[in-house]
Amino acid sequence: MSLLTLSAASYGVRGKTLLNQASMTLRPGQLTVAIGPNGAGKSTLLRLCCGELAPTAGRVLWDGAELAGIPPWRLAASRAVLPQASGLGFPFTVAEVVRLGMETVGRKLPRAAATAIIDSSLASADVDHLTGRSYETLSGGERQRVHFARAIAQLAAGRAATKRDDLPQALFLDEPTASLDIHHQLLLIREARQLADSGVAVFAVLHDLSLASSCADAILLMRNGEIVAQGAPDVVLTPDRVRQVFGVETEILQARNGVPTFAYRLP
Ligand SMILES: Nc1ncnc2c1ncn2[C@@H]1O[C@H](COP(=O)(O)OP(=O)(O)OP(=O)(O)O)[C@@H](O)[C@H]1O
Repeated sequence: MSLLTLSAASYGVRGKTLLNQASMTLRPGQLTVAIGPNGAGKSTLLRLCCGELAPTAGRVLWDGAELAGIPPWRLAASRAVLPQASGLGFPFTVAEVVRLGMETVGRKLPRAAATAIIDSSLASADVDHLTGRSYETLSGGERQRVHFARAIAQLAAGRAATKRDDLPQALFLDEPTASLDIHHQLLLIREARQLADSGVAVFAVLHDLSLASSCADAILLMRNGEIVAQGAPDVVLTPDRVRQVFGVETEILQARNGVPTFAYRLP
């Protein structure tokens, strides 16, 4: 079953094609990772998938209906987004930033239920010790984790507000580990994996092939605005493809649990 389907979806601006005829599906319970060089179109693809951009050709369907036609409240209950960069114009506390994620869907939730969601999301992102801190005083990685907490709070609020634990939902993460230390990279990926295991369709953009292979059910390999390969990590991420797409030589070391580790070098 597919939750989100892109059929030959393209996106262009001022005569330049940023995404060319992308076809893909996101399924409940699956973690899909987009990989590719800088400028390959990964963020553009993610922004089309979450409805932030409308395709200039092709279709984006959510649960069989045009994504663009879904009312904002329903969309906010159904999908959350962690963008590559998140700015805030006001001196919010950490708890207030997380509460922002629940603005649209969580308004009618009883105060105790909303507080429980915020607390649990702060703990999941390991930022509960920062609750009262001013967001502006946080480090880059701490800010990233607060925004992750905001996104998962939004999904939890969506389930609570609709009173549906089985509400079809998606989580979009654009380079969520970019500024995180190795402990928090693994923590965030574990949370993302657990959300997928609970039925959420998770879509993440990552640059680390080893991290991607360790968590993904499916990999989308992108280059020059196109999806050049998609499927299981071991099928997509072959040394030949990695050389063609990234211009690096790769050695795949078979690690424990069958999860490969990639070692790279310039040719
Ligand atoms: N508004 C715009 N006008 C012109 N070009 C744009 C615009 N937005 C993005 N691009 C270009 O589109 C291409 C794809 O951008 P995108 O952000 O999707 O890449 P990406 O794969 O996410 O890259 P990165 O790994 O660097 O984050 C890039 O070459 C970028 O410079």
